[in-house]
Amino acid sequence: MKYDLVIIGSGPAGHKAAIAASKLGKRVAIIERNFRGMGGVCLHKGTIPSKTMREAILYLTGYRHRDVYSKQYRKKRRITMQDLRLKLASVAENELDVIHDQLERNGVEVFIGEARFASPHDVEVDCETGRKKLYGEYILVATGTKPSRPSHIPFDGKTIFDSDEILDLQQIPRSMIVVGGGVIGIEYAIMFATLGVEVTVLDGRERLLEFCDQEIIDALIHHARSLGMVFRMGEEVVGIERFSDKMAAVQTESGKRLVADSVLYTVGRVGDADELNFQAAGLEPDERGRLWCNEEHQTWVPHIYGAGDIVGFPALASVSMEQGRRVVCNAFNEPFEAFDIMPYGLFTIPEISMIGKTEQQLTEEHVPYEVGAARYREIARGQISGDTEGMLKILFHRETLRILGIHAIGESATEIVHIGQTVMSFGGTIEYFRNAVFNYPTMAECYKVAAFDGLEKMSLDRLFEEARLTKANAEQSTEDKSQTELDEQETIEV
Ligand SMILES: Cc1cc2nc3c(=O)[nH]c(=O)nc-3n(C[C@H](O)[C@H](O)[C@H](O)COP(=O)(O)OP(=O)(O)OC[C@H]3O[C@@H](n4cnc5c(N)ncnc54)[C@H](O)[C@@H]3O)c2cc1C
Ligand SMILES: NC(=O)c1ccc[n+]([C@@H]2O[C@H](COP(=O)([O-])OP(=O)(O)OC[C@H]3O[C@@H](n4cnc5c(N)ncnc54)[C@H](O)[C@@H]3O)[C@@H](O)[C@H]2O)c1
Repeated sequence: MKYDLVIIGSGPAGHKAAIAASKLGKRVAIIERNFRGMGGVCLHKGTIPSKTMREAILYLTGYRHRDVYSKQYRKKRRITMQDLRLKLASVAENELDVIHDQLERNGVEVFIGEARFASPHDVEVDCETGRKKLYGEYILVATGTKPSRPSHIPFDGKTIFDSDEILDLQQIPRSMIVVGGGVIGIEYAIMFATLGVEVTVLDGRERLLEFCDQEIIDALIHHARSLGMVFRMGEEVVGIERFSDKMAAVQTESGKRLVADSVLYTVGRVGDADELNFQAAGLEPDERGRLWCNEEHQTWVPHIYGAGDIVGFPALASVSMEQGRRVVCNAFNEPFEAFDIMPYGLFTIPEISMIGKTEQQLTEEHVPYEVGAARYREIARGQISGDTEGMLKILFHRETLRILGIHAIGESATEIVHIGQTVMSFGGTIEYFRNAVFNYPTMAECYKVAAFDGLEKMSLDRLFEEARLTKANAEQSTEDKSQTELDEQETIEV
């Protein structure tokens, strides 16, 4: 069974690589543990279910309409976990159909079973029909990650659970401690707080989501606190104890003990590499199960590539897909072109999105920048859709006026960031947003309002500079004049 490309794992990286390679006329095999698991963590445990659940929460709590009707407005009074799961199965089912159809149409051969390396070119699969050995000219490891589950944490899937298990909870708890305020922890924490759960977030770091713009995170924390959420930062969790099916206590290194109905433990993810028998391929994962690879996604063994979460940062579905395409282009000598800036979308409530540098990074790098900001409350669409708390800011270079970063929080932030991404990718300046006409009323209008704000600051700055120069010139000529008078005086005296 000889293939041009054998792919292990059918998440975004593996799936997109398979399609890309088959479009080049290559013979491709993709291996996935189980048939219903096609689409990977992304489709079954991560991106898609969490975002579907978030949408259900926004709908059932009437979150988007609270400003229009009243703060007490709710589509449904008693929301259950069953309600939140209602759409998960149908969304996954439809996506699964799309993936199967695409693979079939493109002639990709699918093998269902656990894969392991037998040699650098051979991968064994334990299929229902027996063990198969696939030879790959090239091999792509795209096996993703699984939640980190240290042995001292007494997970039971009911009171103490990880981010995979949260989807299967039987009841919405009254209170929840979220250990780990990373992206996963914060997204789920705010979802449950929106449902009325008392949520406490614990994180060992001093600042939440450090890679985001601080002002945006401050706005998020402000909103989260209004929901009753508590943040305990700089707290290392050292242990968790379970008393019954309904109570657990979290112990911090500083000596605190916090008690709640439930604990979501989400302190990061580790590479799903245990079963792969990397040694047979001449590879070795790092201590977090991740696979090292170079910029072209080649491992130490040049015909074996790694893509998606197994290679680590940034561990996003969006980027994983692109990495899959890159692998195929590199292996089969096709040109690969891509923009090197990528957006981040955090599906918190309200959502956050960003591209480019933050104010903190620009300050650290001594880049002269200015900020143009727009508040959703000034935008007609913000009022119409009931989001008056959101904001968008454009960071741009003071001299070249080039866009350096876009940061947004609020309704549609993850969508509108792409407008800024396009302008930024093509080296545009903030003047583009002043000069362009946008549909009205839309959230995109934020760009125009922010551009006016930023350019207004620049013109004030220019006025100040002109005034400063005029004053300096005036002082200089007075000085020159007095000097001339002094010189004349001296000449007369001589
Ligand atoms: C809760 C959560 C929310 C997320 N939200 C977002 C989001 O909003 N936006 C975003 O961009 N990203 C998000 N992510 C990240 C995103 O899900 C991942 O970046 C993405 O799934 C990684 O894709 P991947 O191709 O590496 O493979 P994965 O999706 O991780 O899938 C890997 C597949 O490989 C299979 N596999 C593993 N080992 C073997 C083996 N030995 N044999 C056969 N098959 C094997 C697994 O069964 C799995 O199906 C989220 C993640 C989580 C956990
Ligand atoms: N919207 C999105 O794009 C999205 C959503 C979810 C997940 N993801 C991806 O999934 C990846 C994994 O996310 P994650 O949140 O699991 O990991 P993470 O590494 O981002 O966050 C883990 C957090 O846990 C904290 N922590 C670790 N040990 C601790 C301890 N003992 N006590 C207290 N705090 C502790 C860390 O300080 C960190 O803030 C992310 O890198 C992200 O790219 C993306």
